[in-house]
Amino acid sequence: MGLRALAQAARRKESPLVVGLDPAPLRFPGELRDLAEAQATLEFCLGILEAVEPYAAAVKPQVAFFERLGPEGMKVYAALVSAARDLGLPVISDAKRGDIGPVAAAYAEAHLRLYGATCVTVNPYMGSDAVLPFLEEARRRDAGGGVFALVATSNPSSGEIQQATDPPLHEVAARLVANLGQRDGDYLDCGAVVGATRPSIGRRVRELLPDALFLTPGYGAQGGGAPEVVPLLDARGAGVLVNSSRAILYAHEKTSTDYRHAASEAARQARDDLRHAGVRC
Ligand SMILES: O=C(O)c1cc(=O)[nH]c(=O)n1[C@@H]1O[C@H](COP(=O)(O)O)[C@@H](O)[C@H]1O
Repeated sequence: MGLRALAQAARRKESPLVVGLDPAPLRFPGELRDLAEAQATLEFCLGILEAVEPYAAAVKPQVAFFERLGPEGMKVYAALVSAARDLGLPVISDAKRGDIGPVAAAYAEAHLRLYGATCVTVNPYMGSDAVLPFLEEARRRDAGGGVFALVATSNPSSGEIQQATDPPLHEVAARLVANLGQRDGDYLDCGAVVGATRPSIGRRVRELLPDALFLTPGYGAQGGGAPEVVPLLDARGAGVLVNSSRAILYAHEKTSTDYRHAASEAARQARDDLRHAGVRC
């Protein structure tokens, strides 16, 4: 039901930080380089989960980095979803699925039911047919599942499509989220992905979605900082979860300390930075 589990975890931890798991073996520390990629990925991510658990509201595994390893990679993915949940960390499956009808329902069954993620990211470009099956699967679950639809993404070329029309597509997507989402506690059960890299667009999306929980990437490695997140807050000064992936996973490259220690410190600093700026969920 809704995104409640996620918001509750963020409040309990007093942290709006989501740590993204985007495991790229070429960036793993030397101690893991001799292992097969799937085994190295599992060990690296298990180390990260334990290291960041005190500071993270949730984790967001990027499914592509597990799919690229084939069936072994998906076993690793399943093990990590389970390990995160054992640590009390809700899991946002970053699958960005965008197909329709029964196909979308099959993806929803895989990610929300079989793998057991708490939430999943979806691409609403094909319209409500691409989002509703995920919401229906989430609404059937007692444990608290939910959906984040891409609305205004953080990547450099996002404007080529999302701002190419009048009204811009991020406004169209925001209205779709407002129409499809049902109120569940403080937020709609359909959240919105809104990047930190274009705060003026984020502010406009917030006007259209006063009751939505935002998942906000673009903080950290993509150049966004806490000041860029603040305009995305709702009228209560809340409503945003901020993702950081590479800046935390590969913090060891800058410090040359143990990767777990470096990730833990980077997560703590990101949480403090966001908290001091007043970002909360
Ligand atoms: O849905 C996402 O998480 C997402 C949306 C978006 O607009 N931009 C974006 O970078 N992401 C994801 O965020 C992760 C990158 O995070 P960083 O390494 O912190 O830049 C990748 O998994 C991206 O797919």
